[in-house]
Amino acid sequence: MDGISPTSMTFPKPKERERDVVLSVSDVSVSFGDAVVLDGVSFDVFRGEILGFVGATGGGKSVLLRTVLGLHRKTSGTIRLFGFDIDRLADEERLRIDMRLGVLFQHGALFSSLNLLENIQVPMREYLDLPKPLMDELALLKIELVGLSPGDALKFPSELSGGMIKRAALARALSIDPEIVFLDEPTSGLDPIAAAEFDELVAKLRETMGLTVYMVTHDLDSLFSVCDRVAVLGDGRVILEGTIEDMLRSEELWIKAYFRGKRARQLDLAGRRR
Ligand SMILES: Nc1ncnc2c1ncn2[C@@H]1O[C@H](COP(=O)(O)OP(=O)(O)OP(=O)(O)O)[C@@H](O)[C@H]1O
Repeated sequence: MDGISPTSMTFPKPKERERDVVLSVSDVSVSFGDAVVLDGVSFDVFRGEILGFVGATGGGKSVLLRTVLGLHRKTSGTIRLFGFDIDRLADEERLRIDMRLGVLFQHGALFSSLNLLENIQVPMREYLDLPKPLMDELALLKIELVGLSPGDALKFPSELSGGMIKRAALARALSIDPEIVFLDEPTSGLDPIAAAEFDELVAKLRETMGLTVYMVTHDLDSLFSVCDRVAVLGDGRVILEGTIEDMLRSEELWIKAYFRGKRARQLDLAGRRR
């Protein structure tokens, strides 16, 4: 051994490394019938960063996430994942790209009829051809990685607390070691302590695995404590993309109300950044 243990290895922060674009969204629009939900959205996600995505309720954050994942059809624009235009991929190439993505949908979305171990193995079964003992071993590693106990492995979702379900869903999102994870409101429904612990876990995974994180959130604590940058969706497009400091400086009405409004003041988040 050269004395470097996996736990002592950390990946350099995005600022210190060359900015490798993992996801690039350019001028993307999405409509449902006559209703235009996204109207020329553009932004980039860089390797190793935690990007927080915010915007008014019903503004299109989930639609955007689902469009990036290929679950909604866009009317125009370009989406590049790892440099590949997703419209120009053959099915097999798309599959290889999908294997590099992990997703935690809102509300966890675990399969209620599968236990924790089996839930985590769903992506392994979908994309890989592994013997069962190896899948069990890998799933147990993921269970420990997200801070759950191997003793929980055979429990069903109905036997898990809200915080445990979020961790289980994260373990499933990490099942086949993706390079980027998409988290849709991962701390919603959690008490502040469980939410803060979840944020710490995400930050730790970024540090130790070099994970890139795209996080849709309404949670001001998450935005202030773990996000490197924030993108704000308004009127169907990204109206500001930058650091929390950029958000705090903005005079745009919604951004000002959100980041410097009553709730932010109650949490004294702005004060904590200074
Ligand atoms: N499959 C669909 N068909 C038609 N309209 C849809 C569909 N999915 C979403 N919408 C509409 O698109 C708009 C944006 O919804 P979306 O769920 O993306 O908002 P959001 O920003 O994620 O909201 P929230 O913060 O409340 O989760 C809403 O008006 C919604 O009704």
